[in-house]
Amino acid sequence: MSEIQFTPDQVRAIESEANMVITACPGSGKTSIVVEKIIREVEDLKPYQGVIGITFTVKASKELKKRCKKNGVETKASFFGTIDHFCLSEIIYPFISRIYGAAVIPLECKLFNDLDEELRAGLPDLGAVGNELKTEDYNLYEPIFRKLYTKGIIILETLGVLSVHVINNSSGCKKYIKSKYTSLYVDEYQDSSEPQHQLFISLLDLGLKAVAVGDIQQSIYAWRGSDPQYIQDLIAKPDVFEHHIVNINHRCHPSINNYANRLFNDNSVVQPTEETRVYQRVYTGNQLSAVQQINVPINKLVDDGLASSLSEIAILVRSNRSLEFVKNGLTVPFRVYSDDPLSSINTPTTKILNGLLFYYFDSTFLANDVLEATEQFRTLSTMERKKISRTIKALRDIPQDELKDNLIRICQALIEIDITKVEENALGRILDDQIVIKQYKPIDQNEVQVMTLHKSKGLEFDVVFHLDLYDWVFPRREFIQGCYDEIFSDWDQELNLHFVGITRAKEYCILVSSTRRLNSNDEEKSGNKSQFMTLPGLAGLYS
Ligand SMILES: Nc1ncnc2c1ncn2[C@@H]1O[C@H](COP(=O)(O)OP(=O)(O)OP(=O)(O)O)[C@@H](O)[C@H]1O
Repeated sequence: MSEIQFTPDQVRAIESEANMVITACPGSGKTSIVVEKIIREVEDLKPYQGVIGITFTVKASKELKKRCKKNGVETKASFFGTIDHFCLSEIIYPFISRIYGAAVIPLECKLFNDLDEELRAGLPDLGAVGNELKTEDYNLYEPIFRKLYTKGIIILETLGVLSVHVINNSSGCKKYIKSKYTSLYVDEYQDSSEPQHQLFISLLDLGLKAVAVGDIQQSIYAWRGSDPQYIQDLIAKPDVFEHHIVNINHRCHPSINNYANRLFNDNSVVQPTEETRVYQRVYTGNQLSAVQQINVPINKLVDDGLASSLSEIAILVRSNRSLEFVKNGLTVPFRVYSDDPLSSINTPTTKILNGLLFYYFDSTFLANDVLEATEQFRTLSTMERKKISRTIKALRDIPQDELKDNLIRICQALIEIDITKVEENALGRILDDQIVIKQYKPIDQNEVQVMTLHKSKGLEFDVVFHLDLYDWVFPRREFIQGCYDEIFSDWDQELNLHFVGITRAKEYCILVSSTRRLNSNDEEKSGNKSQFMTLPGLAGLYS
């Protein structure tokens, strides 16, 4: 049993066995609801059965799995992972041969950008934002998908459309999914793409109970093909889906919650509170000076016991460029979550190297986690799994100064792909940079956590410093010669992102701007406050 005293709304969502959409505000315990539903459901399942738990990130799926297994619960044959992982390991690898014929060589999943020019022929640039495929595109490109398949290649960006085609056309796949899984839980549904939405519907049509969880106001990935319309489509079918609304924010101090809600609605009702814990601070100087000045309140927050440790303080920024100001200006110990050189290359080799680095530096990371990542790119027999598991475990005995060559050797043994010079250089840059290496180690209580707003999704901290709140920067404004109107590039999605940032704070939220601002050409401009700070409904809700 959980220690949480669930609210009546939460209890209704937990106890109903219907298909449902749960829309929940930040901090309303949607993960807690999903965990409780899964725990109750798996109890009655046979050992070969389970549920499907889909999350947005690998980090979130580990968290979900861990919480479901708490108190010795046996999750049986359940699947916990990202949608890409599910498509590959449960649909494409085992069943695409039923549609395309037996594969002559082992299948490998590759990013579009890693394909040679000739293999990309006839396809749109799938590596570019805005070119995401929809299920209706399948027929047009099927001959190319088949040709690539004969060469052992599946393109990562096509996993959704391929999976929908396989599940709808392979009776073997349908039978397998139906006999193994009883339910499907999808988190962060507001960030689903069209193929992911169609896959959800296909699984529902097979008879699985379907549960979608999300928050339209936390939709922050529309720029790469996600669309909050898909969760709205589910809500619009009350005959199929019960709609449960869970809207008590258990995380944020009422004053933070009041401020966040007024971003969208000038008249939203404010909860009574004796204290205002949202602050707007305009520091003197540019972004770097602002960071230098916030060292003082950070130390004071810990000294005064307002944050339980430095790691309970987060500094959130709009862009990777701003991370540099933070790195150069902070004197308190900190850890930056940035796109490290390996992640930005994003190939099978770099994904495995990433997993191996986590395994080496973080004792809570399991060899099985690296094994699961390997299986995204290769099918493994039971014997191969055992051998690979031993190879991974041997990594922890290797001294740090011998790490690079050994990581390369093990990575090649796992996925049987030679490392490129670019990948090797990126690995070298990580191992030479103490700030980047920290990302692979467990959280240190004595370090402030620094990251972009996008990376803060799903996390919570005692105190949040939200930087970059300047006119022109956040929300981004278009510069049009001779035009003096304020034209914003993507007001709605950026407001959602601002909302996500503010609602990461449990106790205090400090919104930061400064009198000067360095632009992308390093020219110093005057720093005016962001339009987000001067919205009409916010008056009186901050100090
Ligand atoms: N009924 C409850 N009473 C008290 N605390 C609760 C209750 N339900 C959940 N919580 C707590 O509230 C916090 C937020 O929960 P959780 O992270 O599950 O929210 P979420 O909806 O997934 O948040 P977000 O969408 O903002 O990431 C957690 O610390 C959780 O333990």
